[in-house]
Amino acid sequence: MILAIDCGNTHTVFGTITKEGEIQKIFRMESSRRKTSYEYAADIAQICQLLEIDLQGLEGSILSSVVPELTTSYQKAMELLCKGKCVVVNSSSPMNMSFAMADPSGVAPDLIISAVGAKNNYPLPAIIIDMGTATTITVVNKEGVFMGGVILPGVGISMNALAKETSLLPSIDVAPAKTLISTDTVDAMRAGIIYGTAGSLDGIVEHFQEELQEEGSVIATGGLAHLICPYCKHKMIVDDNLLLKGLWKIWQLEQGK
Ligand SMILES: Nc1ncnc2c1ncn2[C@@H]1O[C@H](COP(=O)(O)OP(=O)(O)OP(=O)(O)O)[C@@H](O)[C@H]1O
Ligand SMILES: CC(C)(CO)[C@@H](O)C(=O)NCCC(=O)O
Ligand SMILES: [K+]
Repeated sequence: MILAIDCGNTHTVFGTITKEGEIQKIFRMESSRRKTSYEYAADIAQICQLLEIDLQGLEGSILSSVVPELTTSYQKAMELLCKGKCVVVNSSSPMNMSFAMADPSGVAPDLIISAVGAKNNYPLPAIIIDMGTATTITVVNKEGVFMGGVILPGVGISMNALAKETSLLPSIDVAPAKTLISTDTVDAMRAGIIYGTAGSLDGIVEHFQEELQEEGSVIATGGLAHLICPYCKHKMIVDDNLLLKGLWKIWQLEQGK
């Protein structure tokens, strides 16, 4: 059993994965920049106790982080908690994937692990949508090369900016609107963000497919994928665990498997 860790700008996702590659227990923590490695260790230990995860019995852990301030804290926390090593993913990690860019060292690890997850679980080419703090859309071509992609403001960022920069618009949560052409303000905001996001995803996917000259697999992940994807015109596979799957693959390759 290992613990796979995906540290994003707002939340960090933890998942236990068995020797057979089965993802079992998942929990999320806030990606707080103020905590020390000891505080993180204490939090992780407490949650693991609650979920009956045997930290001492872990073979090791693997971490992808897009928050440099947190990378060492999580790594140290994991090393305090379990005997096995904590592998940190970067563009030189073994992944059986090549990059279109001459210097891939600037490619963020979350983009790498979602691409590895897609390459190992879905037919290529793959277009990968990750709706987190930012929304990213990444392409892996037919030959399995990481091509790059686009970065957009995340749904949460857009909604917060809208409420912050206007006097009359309230802060709301993203939820389905009652109607498309809305007669009340909150519903109009909801319809706007949902149809707007779905439309922008469809638009970029279409441009990518034209460039790839085929449809490929379109895979969406991140908490809001279930909410947004039903409003998209393109067929999308929603896979909540795509990044954990990528982490598992890299862990196996690290072990020479
Ligand atoms: N129901 C909701 N209403 C409003 N905003 C939401 C809702 N669910 C998620 N969000 C926002 O959408 C964004 C994406 O959410 P999600 O929880 O999937 O990503 P995250 O784990 O926070 O992202 P990251 O991986 O970058 O840390 C976040 O900014 C979050 O605040
Ligand atoms: C776009 C995000 C924030 C999405 O999590 C992440 O992939 C990132 O921080 N990318 C930056 C790539 C770089 O390191 O320049
Ligand atoms: K920044």
